Amino acid sequence: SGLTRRRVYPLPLPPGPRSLPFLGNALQLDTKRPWLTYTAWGKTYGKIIHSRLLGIDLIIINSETIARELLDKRSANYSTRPVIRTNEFWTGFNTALLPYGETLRQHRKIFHQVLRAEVSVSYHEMYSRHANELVINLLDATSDLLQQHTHIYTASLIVAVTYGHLAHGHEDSFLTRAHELLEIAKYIVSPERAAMFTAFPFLEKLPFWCFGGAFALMGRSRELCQQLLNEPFDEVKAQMANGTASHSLVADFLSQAHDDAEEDTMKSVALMGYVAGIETTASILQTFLLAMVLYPDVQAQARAEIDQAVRHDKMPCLDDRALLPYLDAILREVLRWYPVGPLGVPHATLNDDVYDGHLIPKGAIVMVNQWALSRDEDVFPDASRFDPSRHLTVDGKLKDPFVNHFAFGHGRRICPGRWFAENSLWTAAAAILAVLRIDHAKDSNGDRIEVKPEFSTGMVIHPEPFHCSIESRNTAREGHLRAMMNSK
Ligand code: HEM
Repeated sequence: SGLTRRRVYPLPLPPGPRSLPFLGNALQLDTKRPWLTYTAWGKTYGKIIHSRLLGIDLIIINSETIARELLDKRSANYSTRPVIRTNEFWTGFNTALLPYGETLRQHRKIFHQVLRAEVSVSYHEMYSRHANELVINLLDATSDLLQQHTHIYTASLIVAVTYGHLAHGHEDSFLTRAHELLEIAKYIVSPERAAMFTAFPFLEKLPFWCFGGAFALMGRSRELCQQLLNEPFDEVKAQMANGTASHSLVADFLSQAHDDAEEDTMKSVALMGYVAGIETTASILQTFLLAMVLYPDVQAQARAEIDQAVRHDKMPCLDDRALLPYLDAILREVLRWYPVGPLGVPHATLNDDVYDGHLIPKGAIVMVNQWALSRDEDVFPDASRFDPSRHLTVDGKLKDPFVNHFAFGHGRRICPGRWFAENSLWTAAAAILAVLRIDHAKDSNGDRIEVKPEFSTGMVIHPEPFHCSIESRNTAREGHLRAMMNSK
């Protein structure tokens, strides 16, 4: 092959918590600086890094072209998942962890029924209602509450679309417990722990109690999973029986013919929407707000586009979308600028494969380094700059649909929630720009507080809290929103 082979020598480890420093060399999953993702003793083949440790092959792909060639075009071979013991407590319902096979096919079939493009868009009124609430909350909030408000937006929207109206106390209790489950999951399924099991498979033979505190949480998470899978679902079922159910994914599903196995799958799908959708969507909204502070020209251009296409006293809605390509380009750029899952979700191979003369063995873990894709200067010149125009043709049309973005993954495991994510993000961003002006905050001396883009680490990253000022730029639209909310 024409590819250059180069030995990768251990680099200094990036800073950050290292509970298992020696594994940093085996499987470096540093999401603070994901561009440093590497494996010591690995070899690079162009934009692929291949390492082998204790019989496990790890392939890291650093190019969108190669990711599409392997994971999209040869999807049949690249669509299973590595088995990781720490994930065991929720493999029963977590679509993202299922191996390729019949159960996954059933999950994805239901996802397709309830969340495909046409169905997702049919919830447009719910997106708008929640986006309007978000705008008012942001207007009345201080910048330390941005994270909280974006979370409330995504969490309450997902619950509303999935289950419709749950009794008030039930919804709060669902949200609190779902939050607890996510926090436990983030702790247990840390990259370091996953790396430990991947690197030392014999650990899987040890009983769970050997691992101390982390695994004490396993029991609690199993209990939470069972409650969250069943309680809201059973409530919608009861509402269906007495004719009070509102439009929702679960109600739509229950109104169609289905068997018990499909019902169990629907319960999983419903909970997965919450697990997979909240952090990702909320984080992207925070990154959007950050970009609006840092790039006022982009914000001004988006506002001008909205004001030209949408009446001065009306809120933009999904019907206006085709008239607002620049807004779409902004959202594509947000996904690229700081990919929310910088290392994606690992795939695994079912059989040996050869790419450009290089063997990718059966059972290899294959990771797409989205961070590297986003910083590929051949594709995105001056990649660290936030520039929506890179996604537009010279005559101002969007080059590629939002849902084809590499941030949603690849092949048969591509994110099935991408239309929901697209609609909820678009509606929120359009509502924010239609009513609000986001700017740098000022300190007590009236000097502007500088903002630097800084992000958390983790499987899903989000911007660290930042200062900004938010004010109304359109009193007609603001008044309209407040009146709508007061009339509820
Ligand atoms: C902007 C927000 C989102 C982003 C960036 C995102 C990204 C991703 C990515 C990268 C994957 C892994 C794809 C792969 O393995 O190649 C994934 C999988 C998945 N996502 Fe999303 N996601 C988002 C929102 C959502 C939402 C709202 C839902 C559900 C309502 C959802 C449900 C899922 C599920 C169930 C999977 C597992 C699919 C499988 O393993 O077959 N996601 N997502």
